[in-house]
Amino acid sequence: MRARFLHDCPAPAKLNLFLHVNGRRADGYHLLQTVFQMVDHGDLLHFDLRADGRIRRTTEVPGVPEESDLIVRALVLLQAACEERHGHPPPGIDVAIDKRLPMGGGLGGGSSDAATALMVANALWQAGLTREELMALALPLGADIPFFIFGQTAFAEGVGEALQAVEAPDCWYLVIEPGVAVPTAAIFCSEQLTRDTAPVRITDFSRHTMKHTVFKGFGKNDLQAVAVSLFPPVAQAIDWLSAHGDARMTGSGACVFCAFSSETEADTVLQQVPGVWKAWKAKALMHHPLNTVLQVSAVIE
Ligand SMILES: C[C@](O)(CO)[C@H](O)COP(=O)(O)OP(=O)(O)OC[C@H]1O[C@@H](n2ccc(N)nc2=O)[C@H](O)[C@@H]1O
Ligand SMILES: Nc1ncnc2c1ncn2[C@@H]1O[C@H](COP(=O)(O)OP(=O)(O)OP(=O)(O)O)[C@@H](O)[C@H]1O
Repeated sequence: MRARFLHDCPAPAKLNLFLHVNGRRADGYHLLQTVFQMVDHGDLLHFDLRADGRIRRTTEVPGVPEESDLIVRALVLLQAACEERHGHPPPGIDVAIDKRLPMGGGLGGGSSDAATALMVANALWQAGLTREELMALALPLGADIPFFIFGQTAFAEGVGEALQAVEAPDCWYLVIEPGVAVPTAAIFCSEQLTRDTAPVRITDFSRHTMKHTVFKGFGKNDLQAVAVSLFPPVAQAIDWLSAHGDARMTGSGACVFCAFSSETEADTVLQQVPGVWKAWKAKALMHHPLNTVLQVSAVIE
């Protein structure tokens, strides 16, 4: 029997362990190299099928109208693809969100929500799209969405769509939210941005990280200098966290992270974070936690 709901579906945050800008395409998008690392902290989504074919977000998200929510836009695309494939439209769906990830945080919250929605609806609707088909469907909505659907730690190139699985240290991360929202486009538009970092190879990353139990010392985040100059709270968080290790920014900011080899070490530093900032610890995830949820629910069906 077809399942009619799936609750408590994780949409984890990602960290960009390093992020190099290697060039710019003719359409203005930037060519990047990065390693995407999922962590066990994120949003939680709840899905219920509807009889009437409508796609609704049932939770208010401040600053994001329902029709522009990446979840809703992604599901509208999948609904059309499903109808084209099967000759009839799938049912509608209600999506509720427990939003934990800050917007404009560089943690990929909106992208992760959209990826989780696509993977869950693909299962609930029995739409039958492959992982690769879902990734291609999602790319026009956001450069980070294909990674979450790919579902494992990845070395990414292009605008983030050329993905290869890679191993990264099995460590803990402390993340500070500096309390500002950084608009990604503003960072990429900046004249200060350097766009000529020499390409690295995936084997350079692997060789480097094999020597360490925590992530540190490989590459840099080319977007950080611009974000730091435009958003002083980002600079303050990096300065503070740098006393405890190789602190850097994720994505286009604003969040800042540092790796630790144990939960205890991460806790020790977490307790010292100044009260003006929200901060949390999280463990590196090698695989998307939704994979387990979908496998278990398939068994229950
Ligand atoms: C910086 C990263 O977070 C790294 O993971 C992502 O590449 C950004 O991904 P995202 O937030 O999904 O961003 P998108 O919604 O795709 O793009 C927002 C804007 O950032 C700029 N942009 C984004 C990605 C990219 N490779 N080059 C760009 O120039 C474009 O002006 C684009 O209009
Ligand atoms: N479900 C959603 N959750 C959060 N933001 C959304 C959502 N849908 C659309 N958005 C829009 O996307 C913008 C970016 O949000 P997101 O949380 O992905 O930022 P981010 O962490 O900086 O992402 P990235 O690392 O990909 O740059 C928000 O400012 C918001 O306008």
